[in-house]
Amino acid sequence: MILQVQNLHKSFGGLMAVKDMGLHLDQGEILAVIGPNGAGKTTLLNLLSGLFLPDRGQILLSGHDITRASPEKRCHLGLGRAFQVVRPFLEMTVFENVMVGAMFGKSGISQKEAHRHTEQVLTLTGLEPHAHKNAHDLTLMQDKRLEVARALATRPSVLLLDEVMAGLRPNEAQDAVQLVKKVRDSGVSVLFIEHVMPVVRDLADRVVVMEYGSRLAEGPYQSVVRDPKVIAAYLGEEVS
Ligand SMILES: Nc1ncnc2c1ncn2[C@@H]1O[C@H](COP(=O)(O)OP(=O)(O)OP(=O)(O)O)[C@@H](O)[C@H]1O
Repeated sequence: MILQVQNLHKSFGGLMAVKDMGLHLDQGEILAVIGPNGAGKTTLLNLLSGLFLPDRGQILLSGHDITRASPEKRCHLGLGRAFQVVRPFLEMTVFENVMVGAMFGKSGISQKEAHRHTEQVLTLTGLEPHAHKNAHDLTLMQDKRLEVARALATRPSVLLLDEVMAGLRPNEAQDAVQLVKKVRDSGVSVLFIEHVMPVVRDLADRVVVMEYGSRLAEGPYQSVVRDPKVIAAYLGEEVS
């Protein structure tokens, strides 16, 4: 188990955004977190990456208690995150953007090592041909690749993906699915939030469904989408 969350609570004023939430991520696994709008998925990701601190509960990353660690500390311990809204350094090239992540990453590495690692990440994410383009000259799909590349540059053991497929056309989403599988095959465990069900079906080894800040259901995609609780709370009807 590379990531473990127990009894996590987070409220905003009187609103319990995350309530007694628990989940785990196994080594080499791709886990989807789905659920209706306002279910607490993004808050959960923010608690995992350290943007918010929980009111109570515990988060363990590779056995380290990171519940109250800073985002930087979590990054150094191997937690990477890619965002839905992509924010690269626009005046820098693709290569430079990834290099920044590589220099910042997990443990202190030399510039030469960071350079080599940047090249590897650009190859993995298919951005090699665009390495010397400015970040503001990229297409949406290339932007998403860069966002994933920047997160990978920090050498995470766990990658958190926040609706990275949003806005992609179906064929582009399939490319992104292949990219995330390649990332997993390179040794990174992945937890992702997603609303697009075909993406969840094609990508997730296991699915956790959230409702009202808590875990409503959990299991393989095909069993979760047939669960009457999940159909009532989220899907409205059974999906294939
Ligand atoms: N910073 C905040 N301050 C106050 N309330 C917040 C904050 N962040 C989230 N919330 C509230 O917490 C609840 C859970 O929101 P959250 O964004 O985590 O849900 P979600 O499952 O990610 O939804 P969506 O699928 O629409 O992105 C919502 O009621 C939301 O309004």
